[in-house]
Amino acid sequence: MSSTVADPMEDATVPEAEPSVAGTIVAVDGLKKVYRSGWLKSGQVHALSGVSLHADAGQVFGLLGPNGAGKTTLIKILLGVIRSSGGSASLFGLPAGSAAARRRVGYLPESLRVDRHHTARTALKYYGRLSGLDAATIQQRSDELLKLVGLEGRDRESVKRFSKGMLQRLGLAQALMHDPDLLVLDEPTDGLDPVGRSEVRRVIERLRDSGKTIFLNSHILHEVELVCTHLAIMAKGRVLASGPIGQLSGPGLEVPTSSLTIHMDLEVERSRLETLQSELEPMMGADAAWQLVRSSPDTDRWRVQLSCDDQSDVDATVDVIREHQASILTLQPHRHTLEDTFMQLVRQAHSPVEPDVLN
Ligand SMILES: Nc1ncnc2c1ncn2[C@@H]1O[C@H](COP(=O)(O)OP(=O)(O)OP(=O)(O)O)[C@@H](O)[C@H]1O
Repeated sequence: MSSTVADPMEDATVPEAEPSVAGTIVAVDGLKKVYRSGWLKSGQVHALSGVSLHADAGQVFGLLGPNGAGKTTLIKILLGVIRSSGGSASLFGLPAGSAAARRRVGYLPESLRVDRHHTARTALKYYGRLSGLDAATIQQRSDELLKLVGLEGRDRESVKRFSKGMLQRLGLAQALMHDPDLLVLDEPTDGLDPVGRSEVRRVIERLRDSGKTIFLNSHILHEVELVCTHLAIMAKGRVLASGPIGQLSGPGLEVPTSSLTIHMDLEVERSRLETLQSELEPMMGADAAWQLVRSSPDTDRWRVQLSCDDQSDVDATVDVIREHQASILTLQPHRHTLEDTFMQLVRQAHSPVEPDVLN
């Protein structure tokens, strides 16, 4: 006998984001932050050293970086919690931290503390009042948002009984109460178990699909890859690469995020090797390599590594090899992942990399 468990989030509908919100939402240019402890210069921490990035309406923009990269510092400046030491930051074209900008932002801190005497509904009522909403709007928004975050039906239970994942979903609802134009999330899935992570992620995905602009920071690469449309990789107070997921660019980026590396073992008649190599060379990419593995009287076995942009490049390479009657003994494609890119960039920035930079 099979049973189907009803998914409380299944038919939640997300209101479309305000159509009037367009263009650049977050603009950060040459942003600097120096924390000072004491008067000595040696007591200074350069948390941001000239960060520039832009997030447009409808994007889910992720800030990804190891511990200490400067992600929280950047978010604090955007929210007006701390002042920058140089450069500029604006939201909707308004100075970051100004009252006008802050009114249009919903914020979920890393660990939102909801007073234990609340239920989900009374907590939303409380946050709605803080945002200056009237009773009817609070009622309507609470109904919509409790459904959106999958807490419908649990809304009259004490939050004392809530799991961390449920509390985080309640936090998302509270951040959305005043229907902000920008949602800022600080490590939204940190500290949650896999179920809690996936539930929070699904809420973010729903908001993304409805066109909401979201700016989030995380050190969990997989999460960022799943929910974000755009990304900036940070380390040591600098942006190392940024752009749409899969098309990151940056000064230190050696390999395009979407490219393929092919490892092959070939058996080639010695008389044909030179022409094969001369035809393959232009197709092989900068990190290409030929390594002689074994020789027999007429044939040599080569281990070959080459870069391809896509599958059609791989096919063309295989065609050239076969035209020269070389045998392909093994062929192993390796697609560069976001993790490859991230590790390459962070290794360059931190040398040596601390073993705990990735969770
Ligand atoms: N109030 C402060 N005073 C002095 N230094 C600080 C302060 N806040 C942060 N820092 C330092 O600034 C740097 C950036 O910290 P920040 O918290 O912005 O990084 P992060 O990327 O958010 O890291 P995490 O993922 O660990 O939260 C770190 O070296 C940190 O120790």
